[in-house]
Amino acid sequence: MTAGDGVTPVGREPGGPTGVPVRPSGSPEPPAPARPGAERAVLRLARPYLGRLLGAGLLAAATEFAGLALMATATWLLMSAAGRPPLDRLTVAIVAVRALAVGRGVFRYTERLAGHDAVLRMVTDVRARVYATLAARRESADRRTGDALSRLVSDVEAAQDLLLRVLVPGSAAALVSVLAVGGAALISPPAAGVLALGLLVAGVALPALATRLTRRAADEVAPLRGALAVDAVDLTHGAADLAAFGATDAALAAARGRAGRLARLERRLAATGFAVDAAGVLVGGLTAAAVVVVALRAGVGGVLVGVLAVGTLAAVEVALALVAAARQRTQLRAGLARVADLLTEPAATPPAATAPPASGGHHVRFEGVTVRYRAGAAPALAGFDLDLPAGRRVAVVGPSGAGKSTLAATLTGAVRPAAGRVTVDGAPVADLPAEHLPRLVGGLLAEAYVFHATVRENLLLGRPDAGEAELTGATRAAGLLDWVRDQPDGWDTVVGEQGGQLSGGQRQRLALARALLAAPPVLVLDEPTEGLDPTAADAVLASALAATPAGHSVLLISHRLSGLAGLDEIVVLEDGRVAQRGRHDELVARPGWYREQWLRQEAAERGYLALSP
Ligand SMILES: Nc1ncnc2c1ncn2[C@@H]1O[C@H](COP(=O)(O)OP(=O)(O)OP(=O)(O)O)[C@@H](O)[C@H]1O
Repeated sequence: MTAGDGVTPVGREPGGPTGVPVRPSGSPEPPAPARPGAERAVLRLARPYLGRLLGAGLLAAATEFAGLALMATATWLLMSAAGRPPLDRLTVAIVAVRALAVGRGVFRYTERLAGHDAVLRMVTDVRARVYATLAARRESADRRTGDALSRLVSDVEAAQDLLLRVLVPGSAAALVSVLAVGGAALISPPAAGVLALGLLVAGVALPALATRLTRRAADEVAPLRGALAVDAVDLTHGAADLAAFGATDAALAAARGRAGRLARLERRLAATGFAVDAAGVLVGGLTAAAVVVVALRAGVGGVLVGVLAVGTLAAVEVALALVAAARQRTQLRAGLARVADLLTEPAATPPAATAPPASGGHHVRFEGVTVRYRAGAAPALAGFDLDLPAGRRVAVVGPSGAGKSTLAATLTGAVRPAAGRVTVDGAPVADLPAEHLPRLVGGLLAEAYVFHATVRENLLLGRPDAGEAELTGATRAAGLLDWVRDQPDGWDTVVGEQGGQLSGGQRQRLALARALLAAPPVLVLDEPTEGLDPTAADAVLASALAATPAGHSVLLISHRLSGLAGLDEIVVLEDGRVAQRGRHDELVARPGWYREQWLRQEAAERGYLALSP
């Protein structure tokens, strides 16, 4: 998928109370449209395990058949034994009952083993594909942790259930039903005809009825579960903000509304299921009675009539597995459609045996790069060109929403251009092996994440083999060294979840130190001094640039214009387009956004400094 495909946001509707984007209760997401080829798309991934699945299907059929034969043989044995025949006439049946009872358990066990083995292997593939697609769609607007989690967990389980609870038991039930009719025909063909009719009602008509009755409600269940997972994430992560805006009750009410709707739907599904199951039992009883009547009329002997009656009850019960399979299939439709939508990415291929990038400088080019997050929306970046040879330092500035972070994201491969290309040494970023790109391009990206770990562990993420001197150098350049030295635990100070035990400025400095420690040949610094006061911001930017090795290039993204005088080029972005470009002195001398902003920032910061103690 490209960024230009346009993405429908999942699960958000603006306009909750106090502006909190909660969906009003009672208006859940629309059900996922049934996707005609969804099952086929999922089943295609089962092909490599077809042999195992076929084995599991045959073992399931053998289990059911053993159960049916056990009932029939045991009935024959009991009824025959009542006539006190010589024991040797019963020996075969006694042995058969024992063998069938033991065999049934063995078949069931091996069927579960084979079926789960095949299905878990397939589900691993499905989950890997779904994960790959979700990861590749990072640029999309539907980046919802809860929804993604729901897709990875419950929807992928739909693929598992399709095989384990629909196809394997369903095909076994169909096969055993045919065998049961064949067996009955050996005793009485007219009775076998009645049995066939009963089995058709139990195995074809009732499943069709169950599907019809439950389809609509079932289609709503999977998206509702996804929405509830999203609610759980929002209510947990956003608890403090919801409370601060007095929106907790509204958000909880919306989530409760969806939970209530889900409970109602599930109750309805359960009630329908119960009614269909009851109808199944009735069909079993009626068929058995009809078989007995027809068999008696056909002159079948008493013991065999008993065998036919009990066998019929057992056979109809086997056929009723098709009702359960149909109901299950209906409930899986929406989940399968959502999974099938995510099976578009090719399977993860083993990394190509390409040589790792050389450690020296690298040449980056942006050529006519256009990024569009939503089809039909104005591009976030339009026809952007930039030459960034090794060692060059370029700043990209511009008003909020101009496309600066989008530009950085295209360079790190997080966003794919709809048109144009970004290359490193002539190779498009999209074609670079995933394990090589971070060795070429990286740094401090927008909203850098600080882990619930020690300062040292957070820093070593940038370069795991860094020594004490390198840690100290990077931390000093980011202006965090004094703070680290002041802490009782020094480098081993735990920073809390998302760096919650640090100030905003310290968090930013830690993230910057990590980027400087990693020192990729193409260093991206997205707002490295965000959250710092003007004096600290100037000092940190200067030391960060000074700490960057000479042959490494820098793409600095900044809304502050101070400290850019030493850079080779400054690009001014407005509405995704280049409005101005040049060095600081040239831009300050020309009328335009840069000059205006520079004068405004200078005046504001002079005022701030005059007021500072
Ligand atoms: N994931 C996204 N999905 C949809 N639209 C997006 C996404 N990210 C950014 N945009 C849109 O793209 C445009 C450019 O955003 P971008 O974050 O690149 O701007 P910016 O210049 O970095 O802004 P700021 O200085 O405020 O961080 C904006 O209009 C924004 O709404």
